[in-house]
Amino acid sequence: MRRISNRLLIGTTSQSGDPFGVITQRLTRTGSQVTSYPRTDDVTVSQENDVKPFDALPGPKGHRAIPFLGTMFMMKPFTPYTVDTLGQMLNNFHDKYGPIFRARMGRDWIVYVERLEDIQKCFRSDGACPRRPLIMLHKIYQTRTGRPHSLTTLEGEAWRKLRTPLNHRMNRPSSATYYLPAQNEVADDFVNILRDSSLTPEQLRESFFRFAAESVGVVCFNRRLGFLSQDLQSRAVSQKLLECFKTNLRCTGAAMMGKEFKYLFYEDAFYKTFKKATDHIMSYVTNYLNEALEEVKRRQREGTWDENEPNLVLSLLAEPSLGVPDVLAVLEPLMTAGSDSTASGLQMLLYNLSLHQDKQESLYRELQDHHLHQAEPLTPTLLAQLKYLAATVKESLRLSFPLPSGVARILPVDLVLGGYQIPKGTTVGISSQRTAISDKYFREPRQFLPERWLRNEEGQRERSISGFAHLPFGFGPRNCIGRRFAEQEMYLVIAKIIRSFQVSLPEEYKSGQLETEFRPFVTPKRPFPFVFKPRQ
Ligand code: HEM
Repeated sequence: MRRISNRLLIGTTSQSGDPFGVITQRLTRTGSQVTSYPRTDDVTVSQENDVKPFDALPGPKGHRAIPFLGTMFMMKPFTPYTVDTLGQMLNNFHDKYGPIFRARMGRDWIVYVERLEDIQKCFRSDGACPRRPLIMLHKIYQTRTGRPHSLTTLEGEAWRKLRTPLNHRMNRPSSATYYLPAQNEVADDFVNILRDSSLTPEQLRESFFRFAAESVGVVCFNRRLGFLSQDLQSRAVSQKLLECFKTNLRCTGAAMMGKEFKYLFYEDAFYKTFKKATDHIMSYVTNYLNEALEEVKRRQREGTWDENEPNLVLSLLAEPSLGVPDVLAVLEPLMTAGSDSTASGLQMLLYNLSLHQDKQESLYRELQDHHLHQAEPLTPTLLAQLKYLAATVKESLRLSFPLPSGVARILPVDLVLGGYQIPKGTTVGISSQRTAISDKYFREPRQFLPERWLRNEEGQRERSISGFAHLPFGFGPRNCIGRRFAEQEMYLVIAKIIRSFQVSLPEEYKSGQLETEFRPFVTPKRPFPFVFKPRQ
């Protein structure tokens, strides 16, 4: 083994090196919470001379390796797997073929890796403009309708041009806290809805979605969208928009998982459904943006415009280089990516807290210790002190990993991974869903133990954890741009829910496997019948 720093790890690898404990942690203040990121400048690797060719990679072979058809042969009725159990299929392939294998996914191979050393190499080879498989359905829609391409459909310099103005607006410590007052209100409205014990599980599930959409809506459009409104008229207006978001997401998930592909060649019924819903979203939000643009112009006319305006949408609209369609192209993916993800993450978190009443009580005690009375708004200072709250969110994203197959990268250079030569242009699937529950990196990995993330007075965890073992928001310059917002939203609403209710699920949830599906984030197949019992 040799020690190197600050260098790209290309062409060196190890079959046996266990990187656990070697990658150290960097502490970064994100908004009000402390978040750990993998450190990339202090890594130990080993060398290997006999690099095997790409074709020697293990993985499903024979008819399962035929382009397009191969994927079909890996799924039902030929195997027990479906698109919804893709994560399980990949886990079983790792068990069978080892820490690196290739599988035919559609036309191309995807190489899956689960060793931290290989994961780091992929991310470190990324460069300034990382590539991952694009959301083709969105790209095709934008091309066919002549709309500008967005964050999820651009690559290279064009992507960087769009992402850069967002980075400094969404990744600064104050970016999310600016929205705290508005998101406090949204969370309070949601908690009030949960007081209605007559809600069916399906209505409850929809309320989570409404909450997440409303919460990201105040960021994207600088106004309440009415998803949580009790007023019948506002509710009717928002209902149509909500249905369109759901259709857009359902279609996106189906296309991403390969359930639908004819839209690639012509405008089939699936594509038309997606287009109708997306056109509606676009026209709706264009109206919101035009209203916001009027406000910018008014302030500019009146001389009250502040060059350092902290509001995301207003400041984007004031950029002379961006027209309303460009701003729409920036904000629309934030809205769609930001609603389903957080709604699913929240439900999985409440599921974990319901199954672990002792952890729920620890969280409640922390809230009590900080004198969080029912109606009090949560401030940045208070949120920063709620360490157990942050730990429960992190632990739930670990145990109930939000993406069935982690994130992916298209390699910009040839790499040696796991002892195999992987050519430039290959898609590599980062099996973070595996590392997150591996006993190599986590003590009792199948247990819900928020305590594992807490630090003692010396800043140490009970066992050091590599940041590369837990990447629910991806990594590097193309990581999740909404991370600060998602975390803040979850902290806020979970604190408010747990201080108001004891949350539980029927006994049967304690035993038995939870069936999940992807929309495209992991979500339960059957809506959870949560019981919210008001606390005294
Ligand atoms: C629990 C909630 C969330 C999870 C688990 C999550 C996860 C992810 C992941 C894994 C990626 C890919 C990162 C990579 O390739 O390295 C991503 C990208 C993205 N996320 Fe999130 N996300 C969440 C919430 C949000 C929110 C609230 C927003 C919007 C405010 C958002 C907007 C986006 C966008 C626009 C991208 C694409 C970024 C780009 O390609 O430049 N996400 N997210």
